[in-house]
Amino acid sequence: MKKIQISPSILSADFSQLRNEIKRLEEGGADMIHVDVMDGHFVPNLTMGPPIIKSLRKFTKLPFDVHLMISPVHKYIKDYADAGADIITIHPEATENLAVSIDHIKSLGKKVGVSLNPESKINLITDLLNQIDLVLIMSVNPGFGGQKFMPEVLEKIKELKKIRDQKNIDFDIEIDGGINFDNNKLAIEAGANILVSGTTIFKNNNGDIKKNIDLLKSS
Ligand SMILES: O=C(CO)[C@@H](O)[C@H](O)COP(=O)(O)O
Ligand SMILES: [Fe+2]
Repeated sequence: MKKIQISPSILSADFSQLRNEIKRLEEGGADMIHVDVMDGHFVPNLTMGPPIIKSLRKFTKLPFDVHLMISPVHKYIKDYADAGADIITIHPEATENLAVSIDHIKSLGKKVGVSLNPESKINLITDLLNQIDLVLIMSVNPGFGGQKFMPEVLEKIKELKKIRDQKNIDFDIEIDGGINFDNNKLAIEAGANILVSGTTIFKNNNGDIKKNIDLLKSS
């Protein structure tokens, strides 16, 4: 079984304190930092771009797990690679040619993630799974933190795990949206090995990040 890792989303952090918030996450045992990039077009919200990622890069050694919710995405991929992203995750609907965008990310020496919205089917990526390092399953509709978990996506995770076993290929399964201390177990049981969490990590237990990360990891 793969090691369970936590990727806290800085979307729920205090934006005026991002450098310190990342330090707190590192001290609290985060395995990577999830950066939600939104363009107000692919999703109805705007967040941050390459300059902010670049300015934070020197303050942590943790991998930056960059979730691009932008369309068209292809022409911006290099900017995120240059800014210091380690994993670059894109949505199939945001590129004209998913295979070409995957190759582009790999050619920049970065790990490739592909994200499926709650209504997006696995067959969008089945043929490309051997090229992908990570499949990000959205358990809310992308655009905002603090939304309610959609349990129906767990079936997709089970199916992905089955395909991974059958084809004997290797990729991580990450789940993103509404993860809390009740559904973390369900997500892990279904086959997710990376849990993204913003609200639960930053807001629960008076913002005790270490406690919240430990609780999310224990199942
Ligand atoms: O990509 C997204 C939302 O589009 C997520 O990464 C959320 O930002 C996670 O936040 P919580 O649901 O844990 O508050
Ligand atoms: Fe995300």
